[in-house]
Amino acid sequence: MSASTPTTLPLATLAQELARFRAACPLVHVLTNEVVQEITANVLLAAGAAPAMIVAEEEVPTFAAIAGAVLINVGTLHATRLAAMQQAVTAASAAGVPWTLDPVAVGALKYRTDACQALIRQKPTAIRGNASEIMALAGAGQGGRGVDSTSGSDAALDAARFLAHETGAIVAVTGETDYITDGKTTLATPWGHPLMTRVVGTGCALSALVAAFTAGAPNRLEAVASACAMAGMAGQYAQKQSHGPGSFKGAFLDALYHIQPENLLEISA
Ligand SMILES: Nc1ncnc2c1ncn2[C@@H]1O[C@H](COP(=O)(O)OP(=O)(O)O)[C@@H](O)[C@H]1O
Ligand SMILES: Cc1ncsc1CCOP(=O)(O)O
Ligand SMILES: [Mg+2]
Repeated sequence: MSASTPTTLPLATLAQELARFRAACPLVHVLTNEVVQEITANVLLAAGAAPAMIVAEEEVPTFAAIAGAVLINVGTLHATRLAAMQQAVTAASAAGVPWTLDPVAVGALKYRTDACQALIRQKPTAIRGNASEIMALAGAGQGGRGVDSTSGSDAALDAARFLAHETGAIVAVTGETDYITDGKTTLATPWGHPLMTRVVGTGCALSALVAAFTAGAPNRLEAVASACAMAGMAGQYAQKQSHGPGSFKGAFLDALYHIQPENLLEISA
């Protein structure tokens, strides 16, 4: 496998993707964990998408097929939720709806690891995880410390490329710098702030934003990278307006709402 050096996502590409995303206001079918439902819906709304948390097996196949994108997040996985997720993936795939996997805490726990391995065989459009999760899913690690990574994103770059190559998904591995790869080309988004790791759900909500950007995307690599860049820039900007995790959460939603193709230079400074 030939691996090119990561290049930073150009602001002009982000501007184009952001304009496309805002014009589309994609409907996102979210199957996520119990901890992050609220922040995920608020991040999508603030950014400019329309979230819907539809979880009943009786409703999931119908909704997955009409959504713009689907998110599968295994953070608080249990049998009923997993059955619904499998139905969502089957329906989305049949209807050509892109779906994204967030493999929360994969590796150490066999139940969710087996579930994620089965899910990636169904060809997700995108996979977004922290370094420990991406390495574990690629078979190159045992997982992190609960839901948190014990490695930096640089350490997971080869695993991300391998996973993309094996599954056909765009793989985003996040951390101080986010790397987004299709197995051949790798984009980097260097924006963000460590305070983002002190508010629950910034990773899970980013995965929902990744899903949203894949809806109708002409270039999925650039779409996923743009979602990562948008979240990173908003986090970096929000940190300057806040005094700790509590005020950061509100400032982060405000920044996601205010970020525009026209003010990317200011927000990313
Ligand atoms: N050390 C860091 N510096 C700047 N941004 C970070 C850092 N760690 C994580 N982030 C950002 O926080 C968000 C969540 O990423 P991450 O913590 O890797 O996911 P998870 O919450 O799933 O473990 C991403 O937008 C990422 O870019
Ligand atoms: C704390 C926790 N426990 C199970 S899922 C979850 C949320 C993890 O959120 P994130 O991966 O965005 O930090
Ligand atoms: Mg996570």
